[in-house]
Amino acid sequence: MTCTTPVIVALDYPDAAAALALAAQLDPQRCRLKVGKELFTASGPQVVDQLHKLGFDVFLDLKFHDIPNTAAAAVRAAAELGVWMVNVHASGGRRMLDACREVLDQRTGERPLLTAVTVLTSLEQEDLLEVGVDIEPMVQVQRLARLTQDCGLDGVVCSAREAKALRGALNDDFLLVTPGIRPADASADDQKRVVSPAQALENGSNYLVIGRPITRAELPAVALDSILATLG
Ligand SMILES: O=c1ccn([C@@H]2O[C@H](COP(=O)(O)O)[C@@H](O)[C@H]2O)c(=O)[nH]1
Repeated sequence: MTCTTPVIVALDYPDAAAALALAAQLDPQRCRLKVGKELFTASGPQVVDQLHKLGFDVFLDLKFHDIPNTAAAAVRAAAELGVWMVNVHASGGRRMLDACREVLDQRTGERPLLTAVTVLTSLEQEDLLEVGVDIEPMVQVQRLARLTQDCGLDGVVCSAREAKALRGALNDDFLLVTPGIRPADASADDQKRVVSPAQALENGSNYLVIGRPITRAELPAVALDSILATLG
């Protein structure tokens, strides 16, 4: 069954039981699921298997960032789990990105989409300055997105604030995966470059990654439905 919406729900939970309890309330045709560092570290690959058995596409969001050989081997291991999407950090550089793409090119049969994180949506200009990047997030995102496309990956993770500019500059089929999505009445939490779900789509996002506004809602399935209703 294929998912018909752009929403990816971030399952940021401390154990598999909590993640599976949330997944059981959701419909695999109405959202995909994201397994990140907390859940994967606590529960391992089994949780990915269990989510697959419930019928969900899984985005394995482990943001690999290492020397080319290590990052590529990790991407290969993720592909072997049968995930729908896996990601790395674009700041790992050209040789790391090339190695990760090549390892998937060598696979026969199903391969996951490979995306690269540009600038985390929790960062703003002052944060970049502190780590020696003396430019606006938008400029750094554009630079890393061009590099990612050049290396033949499927897309980038960025804020939907940058989506419009990227859409004009990159190939039409290059995917823009955007966390930092917040409905108008939701708390931004630790996110800085936030955009509403409808605005993100209008800006050209392909996939909206949404965690706490859904997972911390009293009725997560209802929260998802009301977000989907704003998307038209
Ligand atoms: O730049 C990035 C990359 C990844 N994320 C991840 O997305 C979700 C967002 O969760 P919310 O609760 O909706 O804030 C989370 O799992 C992050 O690890 C991101 O936020 N920004």
